[in-house]
Amino acid sequence: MQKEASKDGSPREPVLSVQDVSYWYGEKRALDDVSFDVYPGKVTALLGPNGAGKSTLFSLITRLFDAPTGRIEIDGRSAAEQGFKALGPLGVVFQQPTLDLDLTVKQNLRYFASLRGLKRKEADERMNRALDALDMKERITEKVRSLNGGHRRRVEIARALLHSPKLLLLDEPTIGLDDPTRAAIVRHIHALASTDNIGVLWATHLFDEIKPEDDLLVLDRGRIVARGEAKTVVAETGAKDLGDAFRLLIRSAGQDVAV
Ligand SMILES: Nc1ncnc2c1ncn2[C@@H]1O[C@H](COP(=O)(O)OP(=O)(O)OP(=O)(O)O)[C@@H](O)[C@H]1O
Repeated sequence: MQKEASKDGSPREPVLSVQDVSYWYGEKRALDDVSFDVYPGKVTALLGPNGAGKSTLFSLITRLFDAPTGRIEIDGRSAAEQGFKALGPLGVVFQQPTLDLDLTVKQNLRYFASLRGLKRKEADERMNRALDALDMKERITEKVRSLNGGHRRRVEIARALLHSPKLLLLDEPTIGLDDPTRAAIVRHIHALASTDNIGVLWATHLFDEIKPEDDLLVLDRGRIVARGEAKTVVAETGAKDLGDAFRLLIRSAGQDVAV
């Protein structure tokens, strides 16, 4: 992806920079010299078939694992060098839900806010704002158990936004949700990225979650095989749409595709 310019023409700094990162599980190479940037205010879609390395990449960015090679910086700071404080600007939604089903939405969010060291008043203000942005404010006193899958997902996203992150990582956040719910979450996240100037890295294998203006990374068997604005990637492959472009890219990377 090219360095971006801000509205006044000056170069924009990425909120996430991944440089020359590789990772092995024993003999198995899951990531092969991966480099990319994520910019504030933009959704960067990480598209790859099963086993491409998306979750491994997220584990390295969040430091569940250490990257043995390369460099990862969040808002200009490397957690490997500066410790977990460098993860402060990061909000994450993992594939597996982690809400307490027997607590209300409010209790879940307050609990997380206190772990993040937020004062009650500030926490409540941010909670209301995040829930409002996700059309969930009226559900605040309900137990999470009574919410459907889409609404639980929205609560998780609201939780990831409580500390006003500059970078939001979403690991297939719409998995298992119906199409209208998926579409609503995609819409909300795109709106949030631009209104709050958040850089979003969105792992997915669903083409319809990616907008033509999003930055796109196509990951195949641990390697980035295409990058750039989604519509440009499609145009460069000569395909009629993103699905077609993806199949061409993965095939030319030496694999028949099943996503
Ligand atoms: N703990 C592990 N031990 C050995 N190999 C692993 C382990 N975890 C993942 N892998 C392998 O590493 C590669 C990348 O896996 P990863 O889970 O990161 O891909 P993914 O793109 O997130 O896939 P999915 O969409 O299925 O979650 C795959 O070939 C996978 O089989």
